[in-house]
Amino acid sequence: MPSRHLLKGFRCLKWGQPISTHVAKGYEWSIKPWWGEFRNKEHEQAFLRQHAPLVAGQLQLALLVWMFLLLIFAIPDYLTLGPGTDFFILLAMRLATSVLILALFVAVGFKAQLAVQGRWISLVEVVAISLFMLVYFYRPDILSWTITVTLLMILGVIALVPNRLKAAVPVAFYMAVLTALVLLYLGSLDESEFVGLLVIFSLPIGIGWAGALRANVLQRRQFALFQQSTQLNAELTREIEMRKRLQEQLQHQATTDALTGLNNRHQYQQLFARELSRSMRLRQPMSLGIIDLDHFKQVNDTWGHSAGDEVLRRVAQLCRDNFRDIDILGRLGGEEFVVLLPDTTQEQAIIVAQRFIETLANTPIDIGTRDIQVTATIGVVTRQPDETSLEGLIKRADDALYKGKEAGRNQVMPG
Ligand SMILES: Nc1nc2c(ncn2[C@@H]2O[C@H](COP(=O)(O)OP(=O)(O)OP(=O)(O)O)[C@@H](O)[C@H]2O)c(=O)[nH]1
Repeated sequence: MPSRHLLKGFRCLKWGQPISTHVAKGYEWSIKPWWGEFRNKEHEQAFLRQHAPLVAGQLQLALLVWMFLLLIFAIPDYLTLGPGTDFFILLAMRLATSVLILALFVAVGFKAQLAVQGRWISLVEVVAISLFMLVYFYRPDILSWTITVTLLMILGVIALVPNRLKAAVPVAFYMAVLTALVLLYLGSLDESEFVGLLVIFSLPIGIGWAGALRANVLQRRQFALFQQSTQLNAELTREIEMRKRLQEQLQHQATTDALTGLNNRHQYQQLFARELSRSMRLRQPMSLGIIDLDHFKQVNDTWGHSAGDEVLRRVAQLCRDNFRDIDILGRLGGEEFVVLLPDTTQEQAIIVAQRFIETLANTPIDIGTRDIQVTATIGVVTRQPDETSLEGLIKRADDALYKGKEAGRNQVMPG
């Protein structure tokens, strides 16, 4: 049965449900409200593992765009600064950052898991951002442009570079504060403008955070729903299989004799009735034999009841081995078995029964401590053309069996 908590968790993960209600209950699949990650570490790892190839692709694209923009701005640098030291310092910064970006690009290509670990991306970002500050030093002429680019970079760090929020948000803050401090240091800002710039920079951080958080939560809810429905399906499949097995067991118990595994009275009566009507309809012969072990009481008395049980099991198996698949075997009770032989004349039935008697008499039965020999008497009858009653048939076979016992046992007696 799917657990109560699982079902509850499943219900609470509906689309559009506020994060807070989902989180408040502390369900297995709950999501951290600020970072949009699963509280459960194993679930988070499973999510990241599954998404790693996709995230790696997105990251590689973001890195390429980043590198392209970084390098393309070397052209305006050159046009403004000319081939002087300032230009080469900025170019060195652009190239060094590009190498770093390229290294991450290649590493992620080899190992997609790096893309979801966060710290490598953050490290490259922190180094690149620190180096980028050189632009403020060497290109004060484009201060407003650079601030705009920084704003976009702050947004990009959170919203465009696929990184975990927990890693991306501190990097964005680092960039905002460092930029404001550099500008304050360079004298481009006074204290109030410094505070104003921090406020302005906090806007893309907030917007990026909110957007990325929403995407994170939606992705994880989808993942959780999928996982839970997979889990539910697996549980249901297991449950169905278990019920099927149970049903088969019950069916087996209801139709077979517990000791010998042969058809029990209820079952063989049904099968016999079907066979009887088929025999009448098609006017085919049909014979029936009752097999009764001789002096079975002595077996019990001499070797014990469990040895007697073992003999009954072995004889049942011998019946299964010796009669045809279409013959229907049952345990009549005690040490008596019954066999119905479809499409079999009296002569054929006597031959078959005789063969069984001989096989049994010549088969030593292992009762654990030793081998013993048992014999049986069989009363055999064949349905008369006008005979329609099963009870009548069994009664006649029983009478024949009785005669066989009287006549000395270990023989086939036709009735
Ligand atoms: N071990 C064992 N014995 C059983 C079972 N059912 C019946 N019996 C025994 O089978 C014996 C049948 O004895 P009787 O009816 O006197 O028949 P018999 O000794 O075989 O003698 P004949 O049939 O006349 O040759 C009894 O001792 C029963 O207790 C069973 O399930 N297990």
